[in-house]
Amino acid sequence: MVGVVGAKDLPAEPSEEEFRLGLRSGLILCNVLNKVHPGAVSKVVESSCDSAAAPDGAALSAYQYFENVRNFLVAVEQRGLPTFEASDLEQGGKSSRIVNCVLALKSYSQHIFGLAHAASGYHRVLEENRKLYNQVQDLKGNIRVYCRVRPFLGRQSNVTNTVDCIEEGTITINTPPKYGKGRRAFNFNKVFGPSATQEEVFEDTRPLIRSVLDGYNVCIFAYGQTGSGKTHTMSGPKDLTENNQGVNYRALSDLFLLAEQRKGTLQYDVSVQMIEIYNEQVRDLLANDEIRNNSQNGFNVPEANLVHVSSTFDVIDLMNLGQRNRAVGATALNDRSSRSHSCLTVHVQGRDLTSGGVLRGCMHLVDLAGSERVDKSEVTGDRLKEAQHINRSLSALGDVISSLAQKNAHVPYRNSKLTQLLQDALGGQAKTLMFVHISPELDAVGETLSTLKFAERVATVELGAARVNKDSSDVKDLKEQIANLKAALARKEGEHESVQGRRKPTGEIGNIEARKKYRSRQKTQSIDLDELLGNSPPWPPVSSPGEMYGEDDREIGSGDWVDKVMVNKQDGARGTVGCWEPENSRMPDSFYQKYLPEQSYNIFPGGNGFDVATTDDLDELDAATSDSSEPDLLWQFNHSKLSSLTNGGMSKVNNLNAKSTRSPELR
Ligand SMILES: Nc1ncnc2c1ncn2[C@@H]1O[C@H](COP(=O)(O)OP(=O)(O)OP(=O)(O)O)[C@@H](O)[C@H]1O
Repeated sequence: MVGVVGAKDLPAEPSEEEFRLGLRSGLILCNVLNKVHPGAVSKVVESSCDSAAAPDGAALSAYQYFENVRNFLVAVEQRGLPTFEASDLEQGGKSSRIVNCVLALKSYSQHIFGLAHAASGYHRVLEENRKLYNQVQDLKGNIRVYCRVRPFLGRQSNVTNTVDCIEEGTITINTPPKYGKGRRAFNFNKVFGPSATQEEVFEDTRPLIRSVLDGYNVCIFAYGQTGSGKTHTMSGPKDLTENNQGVNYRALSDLFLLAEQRKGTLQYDVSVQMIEIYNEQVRDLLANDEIRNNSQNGFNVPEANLVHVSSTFDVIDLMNLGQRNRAVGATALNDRSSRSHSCLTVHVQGRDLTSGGVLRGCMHLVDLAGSERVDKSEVTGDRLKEAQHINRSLSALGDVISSLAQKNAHVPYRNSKLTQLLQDALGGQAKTLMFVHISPELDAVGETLSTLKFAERVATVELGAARVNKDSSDVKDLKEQIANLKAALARKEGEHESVQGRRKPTGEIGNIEARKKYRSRQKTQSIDLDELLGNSPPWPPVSSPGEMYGEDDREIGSGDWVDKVMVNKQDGARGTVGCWEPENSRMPDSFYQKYLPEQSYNIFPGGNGFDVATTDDLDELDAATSDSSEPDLLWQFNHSKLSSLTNGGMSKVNNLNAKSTRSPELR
C-alpha cells in the first residue's frame, strides 16, 4: 500500500537540509514514476492544481510537488498498477527492477513528504507571523518617541524635582512662573521614570530589532540636553556590567539571538560601522588608519570600516573600541560629555535558504551630542567651538523636523551632516524611535521644556510606510554587478589621479585622541555618507513618497516577501505545476549512495528506455521528463550548497562577507 503521511507523522520542525533533500527526491520519484506510467502524472497534476487546500507562500510549489507525488501514488494504486511491495524485489525482469527503484525512492519520499508538508506549514506560519508583526508595527504610525527621565545623581539629592508626575505616556512638568503656567503635560508613546531599568527601557525597543531582521531599516536615536542620560540609555554607564548595558549592546545581542533562532530558514550576515560627527566632520570610530577626505560630495567622508561580526562578543569589542575613540570631554554639566554625535550602524543581510531571496535590514543607533547653553556649561576655546557645532547641528535637526511636521515640499537635510545622516530615518521608510531625555533638576527646566516641546513635534512627523528591503536573486546579482563596476571605476579613477599626482591631501581629523589599531578583522572600503545611511531608498518628496525610486526599488518594495519560487510561478508561460526541469539539479553522489540501496542505484541496465545505471543517467532521465524552468531556481543543489547547509548558521557569514565587502547597497 502506498502510505499517505498523516498529521501525526509530521515532524515538528524538519531541518532545512531534510526539506531540500525531500524536495529533490520527490522530483526524482515523480520523474521515475512518470516513465513507468506515462500520463498518470499529468492527470494528477490537473487535479492537484485545483486543490483549494494548497497553502500559499514560499512553500507553495514544494507543497504541490509533494501533493502530486502522493496523488500519483494513490492513482497508481487505484488503477491496480504495480503495488510496490518488498516481495516485488524477488521478481526478476525489468518491471521488478523498476519497482525496486521506485520502492526505494518511495519509502524515502514518504518520509520526506511528511517533512516537506510540515515545513510548508512552518514557512507559511513564519511568513504570516512576520507580516502581521510588521503590520502592527506600521500601524503604530509616526516616529515613536519615548521619554526617559534621568534620576538625580548622587551629589544632587536635595535639588527640586521638576517632574510632577508620570502616567503611562504622559509626563507633567512643574514650570516656574518664568516659563508660563504652573504645570505642563507632554504626551509620548511611553515615558520612563527615573527608576526604570535598562532592561525595561529596552523591552519596548525590542520589536524594532526583529524588524531589522525582517528587512526593514530602523533608526533609534537619543536626544536631550547634555548630561540627561543619552549615553546611559544607548551604551550604559562607564562601569558597564551585563545588567546596565544600554540599548546598543542589547539590540545586538537580540539580533544574534533571533538570527540563531531563524537559522533553519534564514542565514544572516551582520556587519557594523561606527562613525561620529565631530565639528561637522564625519569620522570613523573603527578606523585603523587616518581618515581621508573625499571631496566628491563636497564634504569630508571617511572610509568607514565595515566590520563583520558573528557574535555579541565581537560587537562588544568593537563598541568598546568605538567608545574609546569617541570625542569626549568634561563640561560643567557632565564630566564625561559626548562632544560628537555617534552612530553605530548595523547592516543585516538575510538569505532565505529555501527561496534564495535576500532581505537587507539596517539599523542606526545614534547617540546625539547633548545640547547645552554655552553660558551655563562654562565652555571656552575648543569646547566652545564643539558646543557651537553641536547646537548648530541640533538646530538643523529642529528645522528638518519642523519642515517634516508641516509637510513642506523642501526639507533642509543638507544643512548639517547630522540631518544628512538621519535623512532616511526621519523622512524615509525607516522605523524610527527617538529616546528623549530630560534631567529632573530645577535649573535644567528651561532645557527640559524646550526638549519636550521638540520631542512632541518629532512625534507628529509622519513617516512613509516602512518598507522591507528585499531582493530576488536576480536583482541581487544585478546589484552586485553594479557595485563591482562602480568599484572598478573608482579604482581606475584612483589610478588616474595618482598617476597625475593630483591625489587629495589627507583629511583633517580634528583633535581626537590617537586611534587604537584594530586590524585583525577589518575590511576597509570606500563609502560615502549615503552608504552610511544604509540601504534604504532615497528620501522621496513628502507629497509623493516613492516617486523618486527606480524601477528596481519599486519592484522590490511591494511589501511582500519576494521569493524566487513565487516570482516564477506568477509567470504564466512557465512553471506548470508538476513539470520539472532539472537543469543543474543533479544531486551529489553522496545523496544517491546514501539514500538509494546499492542495487537500485545501479539498477537499470541499458535497453529499457530510461536506464538509470548511473547518476549521469538519472540526469538524462530528469532532463527527458522536464519542461519547466522552475526547478533551476528551486532545485539548485550541489555539493557546496549541501556542505554550506550542514555547516550552517552564522559560522558561514565570514565566507559570505569575504565575497562581498561592500555594505549592503540598494541605491
Ligand atoms: N537612568 C540613569 N540611571 C542612572 N544614572 C544615569 C541615568 N542616566 C544617566 N545617568 C548618569 O548621568 C550621567 C550623565 O549621563 P550621560 O553621560 O548618559 O548623559 P548624556 O546625555 O549622554 O550627556 P552628554 O550629552 O553630555 O554626553 C552619567 O554619569 C550617567 O551614568
